[in-house]
Amino acid sequence: MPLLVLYNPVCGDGTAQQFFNEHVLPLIASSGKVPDKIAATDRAGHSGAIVADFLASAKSPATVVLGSGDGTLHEIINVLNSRPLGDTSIPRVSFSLVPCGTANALYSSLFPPSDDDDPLQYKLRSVRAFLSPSPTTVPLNLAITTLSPAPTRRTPLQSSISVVVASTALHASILHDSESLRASDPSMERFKTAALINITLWYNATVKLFPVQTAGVVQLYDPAECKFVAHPQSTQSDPIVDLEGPFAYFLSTVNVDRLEPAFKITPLTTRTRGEVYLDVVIVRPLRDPTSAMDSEATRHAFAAKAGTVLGAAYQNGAHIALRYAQDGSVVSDGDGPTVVEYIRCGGWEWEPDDTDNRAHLVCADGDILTIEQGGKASCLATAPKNNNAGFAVFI
Ligand SMILES: Nc1ncnc2c1ncn2[C@@H]1O[C@H](COP(=O)(O)OP(=O)(O)OP(=O)(O)O)[C@@H](O)[C@H]1O
Repeated sequence: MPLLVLYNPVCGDGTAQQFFNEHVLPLIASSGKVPDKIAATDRAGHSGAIVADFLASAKSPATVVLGSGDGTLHEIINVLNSRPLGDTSIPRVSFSLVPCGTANALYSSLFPPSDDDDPLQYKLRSVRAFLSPSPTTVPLNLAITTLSPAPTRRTPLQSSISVVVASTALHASILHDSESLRASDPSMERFKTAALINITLWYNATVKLFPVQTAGVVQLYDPAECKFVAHPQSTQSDPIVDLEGPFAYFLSTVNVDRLEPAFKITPLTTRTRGEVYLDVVIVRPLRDPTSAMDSEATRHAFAAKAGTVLGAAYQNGAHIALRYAQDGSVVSDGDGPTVVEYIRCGGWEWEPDDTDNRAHLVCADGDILTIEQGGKASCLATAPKNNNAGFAVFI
């Protein structure tokens, strides 16, 4: 099978080239495999062109050993889905991932880290899986986000394909602002800095949730039962759920249970073959029994609770069981309303209030898109058509 080795020399702490020269290339060579091409990206957006050109000449399923973070993988998948490769559909691309990025959400979800890991060997697990005598891959599902304009406008639809996350509200605002902090702070701390800037904001929008195809309904996590159950508003005959804002947090994932090694935001996402869904974490501040109305004071008071939710996501995903006590405090027991609505669905639609500019931001794997005035965003989960199409990762 054609083999491309590709890395992004500027991702993460900028050590991908050294890591490939010292570890990845010697390991591949020791297996007897010879890459057809070894390349480094030389600009943003370059990775997609390199892989597309490689596939156009290979004309068959290919393996890409990729040293990057999630953003470079996102770029490749989006370019491959937007470029016709001759008359044939894109052959399957199987990635052997080397986590050289900042957050490496997909890698750390597929290879959950443990304290006993040797850091060097941990980074080589997907390469070793590819080189093993009987390699195993897991197909990647995709979340396709489409931005549509106001019904009266003729602007073309804009879309972006995620393999990790599609979000609005606080997460999209954090990613929007953290990008401008990247030059001064390349570490994950920049996400926390951006979170502090945005945590008091609420986002006005209306949302529709669409059913998981195999279940026929939208599902809601019930912490008392420790499982997903049918959402009370979703039945087989009328499965779509409508939600009113304001929202503090609205984030969906595909393929991953975490966005950083320790930040398990959708902790129950598993890579079960054949199941196609988005796990969505929603925080609506007016579920708090003490948030009677949206005011500056209520938002500031609620910011500490939003912080508690995000902090609990770092405690092995404990946020999905948090509830409100009668006095509005956030607790991990009792039978008050859950702070988080943890949803499993086939897709969602987000229609921002026209007057709320920040609610128009959408994040797709770190790419920031802006919904036009009067427009909306919709996101749908999809799976590869068959074993010869789409994308997979060696695990
Ligand atoms: N040679 C290059 N020079 C400048 N930018 C590049 C180059 N190659 C790729 N890029 C850009 O670098 C960006 C960041 O890459 P990537 O997302 O893989 O790493 P990261 O942000 O450090 O990690 P993560 O996404 O896991 O947090 C990508 O959006 C890509 O467009």
